[in-house]
Amino acid sequence: MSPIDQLRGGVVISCQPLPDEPDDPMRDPYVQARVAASAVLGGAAGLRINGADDIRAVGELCDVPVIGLIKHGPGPVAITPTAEHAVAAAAAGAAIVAVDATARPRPDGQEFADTVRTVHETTSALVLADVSTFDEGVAAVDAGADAVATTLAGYTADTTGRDGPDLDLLAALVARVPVPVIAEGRYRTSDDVTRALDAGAHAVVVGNAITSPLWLTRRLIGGVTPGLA
Ligand SMILES: CC(=O)N[C@H](C=O)[C@@H](O)[C@H](O)[C@H](O)COP(=O)(O)O
Repeated sequence: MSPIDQLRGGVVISCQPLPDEPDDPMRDPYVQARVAASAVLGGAAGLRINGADDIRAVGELCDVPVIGLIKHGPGPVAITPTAEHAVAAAAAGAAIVAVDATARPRPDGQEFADTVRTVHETTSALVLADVSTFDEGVAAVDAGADAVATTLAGYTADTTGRDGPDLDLLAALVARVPVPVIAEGRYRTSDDVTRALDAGAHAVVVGNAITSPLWLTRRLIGGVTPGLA
């Protein structure tokens, strides 16, 4: 069974320290691997991991498929922005490599399709296209992506201002593209996960709501005393 098939109907836990907090003590492969293993013990079907060191550390402890990415640079295209980063994620042990597939210019001037081709030709990994819009999802599949995720909806200049998950984008992609569509981005409760699976999601990624004490604490304190966190 392919690693994407193994995720079917399951929850993927994203174990990543917040990108805007370089001092987060969770930024440590040892810590992330144990957070990941704990999530697997709890029933996670897969893991989403950032950075070659973390991917390697998680691979030593966990035997579920890893969606690996390498965040690099000031952005806006930061999730595995080049083919070189994608190959490095695969070499570290990612069975599936998540790659920014938005329409924005990439730092090396190449196309998303170039990364897909390189990954398929030089590694055994599959490619997950992280998109923010319907058109990007369709284009990513035309470019050869093995699966599409709604990861970047709400995180581009054209899609900002969204609070909860983008279930409309999810449903539109499920109806249109012939590859698995993974729900990702602000899924925080079991209701969110159920709604995504009901809408046809192949799997649902949950991140900060489980794996970031920093994010959770800020949110809780901000709720008690608005503006404090
Ligand atoms: C936009 C972006 O860069 N998202 C990243 C993708 O890898 C991660 O920072 C998130 O943790 C992950 O998507 C899970 O998200 P949430 O915490 O919403 O479940």
